[in-house]
Amino acid sequence: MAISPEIPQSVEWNNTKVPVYAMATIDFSLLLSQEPAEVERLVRCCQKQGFFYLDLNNIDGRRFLDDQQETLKLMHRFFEAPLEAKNEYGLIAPHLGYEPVGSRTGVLENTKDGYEMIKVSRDEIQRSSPHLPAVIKNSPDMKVLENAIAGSNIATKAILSALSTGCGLSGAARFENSHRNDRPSTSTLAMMHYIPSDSSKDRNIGHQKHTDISSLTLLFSEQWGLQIRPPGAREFGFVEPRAGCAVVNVGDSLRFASGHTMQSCIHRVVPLHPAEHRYSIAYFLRAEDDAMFTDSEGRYITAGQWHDEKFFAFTSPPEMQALAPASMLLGGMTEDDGEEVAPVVELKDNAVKAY
Ligand SMILES: O=C(O)CCC(=O)C(=O)O
Ligand SMILES: [Fe+2]
Repeated sequence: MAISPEIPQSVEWNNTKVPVYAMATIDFSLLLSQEPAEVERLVRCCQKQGFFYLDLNNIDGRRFLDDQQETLKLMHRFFEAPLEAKNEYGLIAPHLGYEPVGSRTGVLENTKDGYEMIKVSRDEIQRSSPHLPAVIKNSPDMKVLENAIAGSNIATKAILSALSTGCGLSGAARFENSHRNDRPSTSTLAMMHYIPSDSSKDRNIGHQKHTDISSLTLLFSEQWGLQIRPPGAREFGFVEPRAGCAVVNVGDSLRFASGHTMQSCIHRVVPLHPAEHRYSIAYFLRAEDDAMFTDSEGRYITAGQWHDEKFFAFTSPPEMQALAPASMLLGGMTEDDGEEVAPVVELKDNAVKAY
């Protein structure tokens, strides 16, 4: 658990100094036994910031780090395959299949995204013959995917359970009761490969700013690129990748299920090092399709409907996105609602104005 508290204050990106935000670290082992002080820190963190490091560098968590390494090997092999092999089934459903580079809007104006992605859902991996491109449909690969999905589900459910306890929820009101393992959901493992890109000249850049549809997102990346905009912060800042830690963020569904008391994290991905290939693994723990909540527009809708509508917005061109309710892409979060929550760090430098 020896994690250095030294975080660079800022890094240079696009000829500008961009802050690096400090984030709380939650210990997975302490959470597993629901230690009251850790549970309280977790709840406060989800209510104030909506993101944290999950320290997995302990006996309970290290298996998930091993799964991450195995998944990375599989990803390298998959993404090196020819496009036709990767795209064997295309995008079967929003939470299942392959999306080539440029399927969505990019992070800078007039750009498309700079990543390709393969998603394998929790429901699909349990089928007798899951829809997986042949390059990764062999038993060792399927075991790697099963371990990664099952492990991520266990880790995020442990967090969800601690949050229920910390919020004083019991019985059917607990968050786990709208995330039951045997109910259909769009929970999925997304494996992403960002191609090298130079923001000054390329047209495929990063990942557009957004909040996640999910309840909780468990994100593994050893590389820089993720930026967050914490509540009250005036600009995006980088998240430092930390060995032994995943980054967890609250998504829209948990914000809604918590009566909008938790913060859905506004984030995006930019190419910090233009020549670098970046790999990230995100597990999206989502509510059961039939779970109901009040969304950012005040509508009482199912988790399935929120998923489908927001996915449509994600994949629409900017002029269509502009027609969606203003609160959709950001799950009702605003970018300058700094009154009640202080920024995580004091910001001094001018932001890169991407929007
Ligand atoms: O690649 C990353 O680090 C983040 C990806 C992300 O935000 C997403 O897929 O929702
Ligand atoms: Fe995201």
